[in-house]
Amino acid sequence: MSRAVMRCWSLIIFQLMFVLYDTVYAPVAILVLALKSEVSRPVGREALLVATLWGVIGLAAWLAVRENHLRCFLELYALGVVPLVGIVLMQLRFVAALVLSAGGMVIVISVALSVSMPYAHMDFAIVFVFMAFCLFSLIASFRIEFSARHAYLMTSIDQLRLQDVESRNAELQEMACLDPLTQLYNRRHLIEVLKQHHGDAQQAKNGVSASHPVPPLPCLALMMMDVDHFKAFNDHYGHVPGDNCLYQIAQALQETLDREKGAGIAGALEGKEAALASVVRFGGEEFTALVAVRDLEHAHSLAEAMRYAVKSLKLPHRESELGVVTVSVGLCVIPLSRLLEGEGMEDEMTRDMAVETLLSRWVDQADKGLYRAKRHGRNRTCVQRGNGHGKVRAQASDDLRDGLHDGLDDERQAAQQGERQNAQHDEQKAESPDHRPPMGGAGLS
Ligand SMILES: Nc1nc2c(ncn2[C@@H]2O[C@H](COP(=O)(O)OP(=O)(O)OP(=O)(O)O)[C@@H](O)[C@H]2O)c(=O)[nH]1
Repeated sequence: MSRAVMRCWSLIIFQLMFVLYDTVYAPVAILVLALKSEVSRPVGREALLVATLWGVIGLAAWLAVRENHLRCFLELYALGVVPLVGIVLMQLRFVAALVLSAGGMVIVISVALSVSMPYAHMDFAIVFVFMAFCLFSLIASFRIEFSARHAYLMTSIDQLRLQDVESRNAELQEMACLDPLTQLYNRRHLIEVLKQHHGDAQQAKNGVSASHPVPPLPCLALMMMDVDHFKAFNDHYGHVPGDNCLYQIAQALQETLDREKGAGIAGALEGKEAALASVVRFGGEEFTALVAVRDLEHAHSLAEAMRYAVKSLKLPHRESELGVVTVSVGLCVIPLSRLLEGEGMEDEMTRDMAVETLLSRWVDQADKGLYRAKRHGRNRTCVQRGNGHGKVRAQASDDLRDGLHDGLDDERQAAQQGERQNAQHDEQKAESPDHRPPMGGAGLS
């Protein structure tokens, strides 16, 4: 075969190779790049990308070696675009970019060393241009990755700080609502509980929803419980035993309420209502409970169970009629619907203030019951009826309507005696009925 024919064939093959390179390998490479997102692991995706780009560089280099033609060598100048596309456009991570560049360099240097170029120093120029592309691409990759990592780090730090602040806030809020001596909530908690009952009442008014599949109990009971003759207890036994006595009373009251929530004499409280029912230390030697109830009798049973629990502690009290520490209870029961009076106040602040005012009014009402319990000889529960009880009042038994007492003969006797003894003490207190700070934000401890 003549040299001319050989040359002609060679040119045809060469052209075919380029056709193959441009029409086969390039679409295959594009397809591989498109499919790389199907590979789940990032390392796998990067390995696929690096291998494909090495293939592109390798094929171009092989064509140049095979044909040893000027046009092929000129193509080698542009090979630096391949790592540039991979590193900057496809955003290979720095380590993968380094591997791609190193592999590419090995291929290009091998070509430069293995063939004799038509011009002097052309091999150096090809290697140098490729190296420059790789270097700039690597610098770009490093800077992009650095700023991405920095931004990620800053965001993570901000998130951690936010979580920390949120958990501290929650802790502080919890601490602000907890009484350190008894570990009960303080009266700030009462407002929160009443707001939640307000939410329930609103839901009930709007109809039973998926989040509240059962309607809430129709009434709320507010119980004010005050330790009898506690000043005398302090004076006789001392302040530290007085603190210990308050702690034990607090535990007994909370345990009783917890028990009643489960399967008490008045029937179980369920779900959210049980979660909301808790005893709070209202201040000094006074405790309060705000509980959802069915009716007045239900409320009275709970109040009596708590009063009895304190008496059953049998904490000695020389100045008390029964010789043990007792509490008096003032009780008022409010229909849940009363919480919605004055509705239409859209903004939260006005609504919260209204809830606080209502609570303050109900506390005063229960306090009147407590005052009566004290006057009638202590260690008893007295119901204080207010205006608008409606259904609740209708459900009250005669006994309850007349001012409730525990009905135990021995206690009644002691109470009558106690009433006489304490008449003087009560009158002194009656002269200063505002011995308690007002409810609401400013007055809360
Ligand atoms: N140890 C102790 N005593 C307290 C605490 N808070 C209030 N007290 C005392 O509780 C007493 C309450 O006295 P009073 O309000 O006169 O009432 P009382 O003696 O219990 O009489 P009645 O309530 O009418 O039965 C005061 O002597 C207060 O000092 C406390 O945290 N610890």
